[in-house]
Amino acid sequence: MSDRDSCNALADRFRSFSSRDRLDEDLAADVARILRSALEQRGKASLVLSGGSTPKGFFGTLAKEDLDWSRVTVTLADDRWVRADHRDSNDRLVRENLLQGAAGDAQFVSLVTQDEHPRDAVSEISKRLADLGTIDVMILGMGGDGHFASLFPGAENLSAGLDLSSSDTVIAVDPITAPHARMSMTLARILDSRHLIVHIVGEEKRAVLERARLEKDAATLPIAAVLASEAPAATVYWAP
Ligand SMILES: O=C(O)[C@H](O)[C@@H](O)[C@H](O)[C@H](O)COP(=O)(O)O
Repeated sequence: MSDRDSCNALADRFRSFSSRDRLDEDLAADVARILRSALEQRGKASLVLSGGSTPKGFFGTLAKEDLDWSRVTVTLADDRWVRADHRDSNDRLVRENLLQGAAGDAQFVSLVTQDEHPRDAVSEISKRLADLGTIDVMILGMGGDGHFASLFPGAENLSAGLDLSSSDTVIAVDPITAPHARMSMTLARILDSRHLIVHIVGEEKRAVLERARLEKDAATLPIAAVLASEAPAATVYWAP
């Protein structure tokens, strides 16, 4: 691939929107199109989401899309180890903003159990995700520290979470830069996806993403490991 082609390829992989609302509308339409195509081709579809504050508008817009949600499995790339009614729960965020109306028929798989710590639930959550197979749409967010899912810089087992040869589906993470213990998919599980999307907003995160792309050091900016993936290659959806 020539330098010009690689620049064009990179440009194609970075979709910039004039507003967060426009991003949410286009992302919801793109994801719905992929899910409908998966339903036609394979009779089922899978969607893995990230939590945090960024995706709330996207979830609400996607919930309005007309498709056979009853054949769509929805789960999370990670969740905080809190009760499902806690304000910081990604499970709650998805249930309250996406799984409404027709989208309420989706098959939701929670990453949280009643166990005291996520390390005690890795086996159970791995079983829950055992039949997921190659994911149709994987949507990642990114923190200002370059984390994605709950693979945080400085976390004791970050290297295990980023190990591309790992056969683990999820790992328990005790972040040092964020609250709550977490259950997180591993990078190896995340990359077994047909469509890989990074959804971020704001100038600060755009600068962090660009730094990660240039420095290529996943230990300090874990998102660099996602950007390094060529199959699947991540498409970034960004708005100011
Ligand atoms: O549980 C989580 O926190 C998310 O899955 C995480 O990976 C999120 O995508 C980033 O932290 C960005 O969060 P914001 O959108 O709140 O900045």
